[in-house]
Amino acid sequence: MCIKELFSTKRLESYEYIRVEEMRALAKGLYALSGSQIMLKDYLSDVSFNVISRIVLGKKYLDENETKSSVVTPEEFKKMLDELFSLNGVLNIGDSIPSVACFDLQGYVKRMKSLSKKFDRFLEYVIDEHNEKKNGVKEWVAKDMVDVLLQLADDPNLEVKLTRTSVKAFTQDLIAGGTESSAVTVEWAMSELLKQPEIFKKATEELDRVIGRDRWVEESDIPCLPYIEAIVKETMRLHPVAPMLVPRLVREDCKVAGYDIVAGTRALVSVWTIGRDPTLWDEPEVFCPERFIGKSIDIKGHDFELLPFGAGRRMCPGYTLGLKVIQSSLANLIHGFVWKLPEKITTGDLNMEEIFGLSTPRKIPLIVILQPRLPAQAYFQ
Ligand code: HEM
Repeated sequence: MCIKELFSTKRLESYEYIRVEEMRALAKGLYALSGSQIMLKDYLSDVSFNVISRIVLGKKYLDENETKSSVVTPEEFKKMLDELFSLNGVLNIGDSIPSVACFDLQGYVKRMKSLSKKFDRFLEYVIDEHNEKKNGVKEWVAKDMVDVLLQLADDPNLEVKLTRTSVKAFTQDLIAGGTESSAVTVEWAMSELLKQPEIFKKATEELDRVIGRDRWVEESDIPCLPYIEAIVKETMRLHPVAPMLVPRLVREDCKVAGYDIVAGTRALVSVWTIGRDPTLWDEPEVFCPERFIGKSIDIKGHDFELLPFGAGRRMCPGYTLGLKVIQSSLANLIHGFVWKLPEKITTGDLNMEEIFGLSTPRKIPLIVILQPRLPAQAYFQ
């Protein structure tokens, strides 16, 4: 369903204008802040949330003007998302020691239940709104992903019936899976580039050579930018967004590397460790995009030494969309701006610690100063 309906090439292409509009809005916003210190992640998160929100829900939910009549304010919704990401990454004692689960010692279950009610109210509203637009319209065409899911839910021939609850759950997963991941990756990529000016220079040279200085990078340019693609792979090797993937349940007894694993065991795959394994990578701690140049290693779940989107049936369904957002926003940020660290912070001082949880964002958000690099009119297109 994901491959054929939600993330088909045709559908993703039809949303390209959304990604372009949001990227241009980011460039314009950053242009206005030229010379001031900014916390990069705030801007990246807003862009990726706006893109996902428009593609999945049909409009921006963090925009006052577009959510006037909605059940939540943009501030409340932002808080709900923060709480969702935070609770997804916690270690709940009751999961490991079932005998104490009923006491909810850390209060996480109570918080999850309260959040779940808020999300449910919001998702009910979204679905009602979509149904209202659809009802009675002849030759109605699905626009956003909720439309597609509701269309599938109406299909009597579907092998596994999609219920209203499944549509809500799927919608929530799409928002949660698609929002933070690209912002976290782009923030890490920029941090690595700022730490190694030589690599930054090579990336800029590639962009000047292929794109020139009078236009933005388009998605169709990406295959002509192998160094940018290599930077993205190298960032995902060292900073995979989901370091332990999604937990798996072992279905039958098996042996792995000489260890007996019994059916029912919860298995975690540490892609973080695989990405730093010295038997697989030369100098694994060094950020070196060149290691991917001329190599066929991809990140689509086939090459097991690099699995930032996972692999198999539970692999990330949104990987093509995620890659498009990461590659084009990274390329345009490098192309459109001269980057500097705040005074008194040298490349050597730049802290590269991460928070290790469900995802691995920077521990200390990246603060930068940007100056425009393209002609002024480019920022107002
Ligand atoms: C931008 C970079 C992204 C990264 C690095 C990423 C990474 C991942 C990873 C590692 C998983 C778990 C896969 C596994 O355990 O094998 C996952 C699952 C998932 N991702 Fe992504 N993702 C990204 C973007 C997106 C986007 C754009 C969407 C949707 C709009 C999305 C939706 C999902 C969903 C729904 C799941 C759960 C799939 C399941 O449990 O069956 N992701 N993602």
